[in-house]
Amino acid sequence: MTDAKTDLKSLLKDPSLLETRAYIGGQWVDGDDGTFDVTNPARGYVIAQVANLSRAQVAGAIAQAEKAQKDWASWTGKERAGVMRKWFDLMMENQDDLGTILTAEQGKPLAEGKGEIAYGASFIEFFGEEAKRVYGEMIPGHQRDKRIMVMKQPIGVAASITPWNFPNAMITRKAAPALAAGCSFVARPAAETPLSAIVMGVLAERAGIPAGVFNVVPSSSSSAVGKEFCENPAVRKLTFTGSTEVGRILLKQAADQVMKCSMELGGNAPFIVFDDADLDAAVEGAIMCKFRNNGQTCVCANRIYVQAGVYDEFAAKLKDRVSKMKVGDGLEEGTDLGPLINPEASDKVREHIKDAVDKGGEIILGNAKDDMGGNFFGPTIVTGVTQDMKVAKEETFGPLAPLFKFDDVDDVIAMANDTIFGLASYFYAKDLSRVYKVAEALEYGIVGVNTGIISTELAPFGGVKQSGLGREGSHHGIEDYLEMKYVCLSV
Ligand SMILES: NC(=O)C1=CN([C@@H]2O[C@H](COP(=O)(O)OP(=O)(O)OC[C@H]3O[C@@H](n4cnc5c(N)ncnc54)[C@H](OP(=O)(O)O)[C@@H]3O)[C@@H](O)[C@H]2O)C=CC1
Ligand SMILES: O=C(O)[C@H](O)CS(=O)(=O)O
Repeated sequence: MTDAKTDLKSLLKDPSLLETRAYIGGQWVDGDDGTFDVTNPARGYVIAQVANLSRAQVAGAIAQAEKAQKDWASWTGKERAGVMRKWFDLMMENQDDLGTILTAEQGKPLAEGKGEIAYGASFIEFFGEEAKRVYGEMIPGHQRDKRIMVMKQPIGVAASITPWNFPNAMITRKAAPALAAGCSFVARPAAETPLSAIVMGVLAERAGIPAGVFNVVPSSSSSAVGKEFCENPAVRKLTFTGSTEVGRILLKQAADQVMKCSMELGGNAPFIVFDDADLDAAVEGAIMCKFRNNGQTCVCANRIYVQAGVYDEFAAKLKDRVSKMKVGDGLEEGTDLGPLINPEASDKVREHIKDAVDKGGEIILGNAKDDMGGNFFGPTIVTGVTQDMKVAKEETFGPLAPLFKFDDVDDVIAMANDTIFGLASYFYAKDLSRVYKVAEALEYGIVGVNTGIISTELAPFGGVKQSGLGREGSHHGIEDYLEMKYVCLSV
């Protein structure tokens, strides 16, 4: 591949959207540590070389954010909503280009890439509107001459660390409530997918978001940035999406400053099909849930439990549908499943398949070696899966659909809850009392009933147990960026 950066630019209607520098204090900045490569996971070629910021430059970005925040907070909610609306409009006007950039660096099929842009934009639209509704409270006084006023104020500078699987939406889901609340924001995108974050800086500038309010700090050293975010006293809020393992590290680091943290961490979602379910709907739901972003989603079905009476029929229907899915380059027409992000991701899927087969599972679609080449991995279905297999405990993060068989409702609830994680869960059933019983018993922050897709800006997204802290989306999402102040008035 010769000049791959030019290649990606040539696919864009507006090539100036492909920016590779950092965006700090309204300026476009080169990295003191040179550049790092961004590769296309489908073909392996370098699509861009992005500014590699030093820790000192990240500290500089935090200082710029701190400088800008007070003035931004003094804007009325309606004024902030106005520029956020422009930011949203620009995203939607450039949806095709933003989707192309996202697919080029992340790999998901272009339709999904564009879908993520619309999903990401929805947070900016929603929270922009919400900026007008940050209501305080008057509480009856505790003495005759006292009035209790509760005001809500922005926390200050918020910093984010986000993963490669949703390079746009994981940033907007954090930046939008932060900006709406009157916080300023410093975003550190995953090193695999920085271009989708940087383009948000391009659009923030075009929308008229004041300099320093939204900053993007690409860096190949996530640990150095993580330390700066946690140790710099100007940062008052850390928001993270990624693995539980890294979440634990960040929580420990943030403890010294008693920093407020939001954590969207790993999942191990059960997807349960009861014998009274609409099986065709359950198959469609399982496909959407399992194979979104080729299984690289923390709310993806990780364990599919099917009641004994419908197990064989469900397996046959699922196999029939999944065998028709086309694996390929996300930028090519007709691709249903893109590549995995890197070779380690393929290794993990392979390891889970091998472990399941070694312990008695049977592959009914795909193969244990998977020899498609590169980061491509064919969708695989394994039957006869049991609780002692790795896939029952760990997030596969890939296109493996493991089918567990169960008989009893209480047993499947116990199996579904037998995990340190508690993000998303799903089940298909018709009986109303069963629906209530199971929805209440599942120890998860999210339960999808007769649906495999639960993501929307209108709902509170987040997990219990070791899947995280806090909620993103909905009117609750802005609370994580607000402090409550109680003012005691003697009148
Ligand atoms: N909840 C979710 O949405 C996600 C869950 N996962 C789970 O995690 C597994 C591993 O994926 P992976 O991408 O490695 O997830 P990580 O948790 O390792 O990475 C998520 C983000 O954290 C950064 N990071 C990594 N280590 C540190 C650190 N010490 N300090 C600060 N930031 C850090 C990464 O940067 P960089 O990549 O540049 O190192 C990335 O931006 C997946 O297989 C999946 O099971 C992964 C992604 C998203
Ligand atoms: O919004 C979503 O659907 C997810 O947040 C993406 S992930 O965090 O579950 O991977």
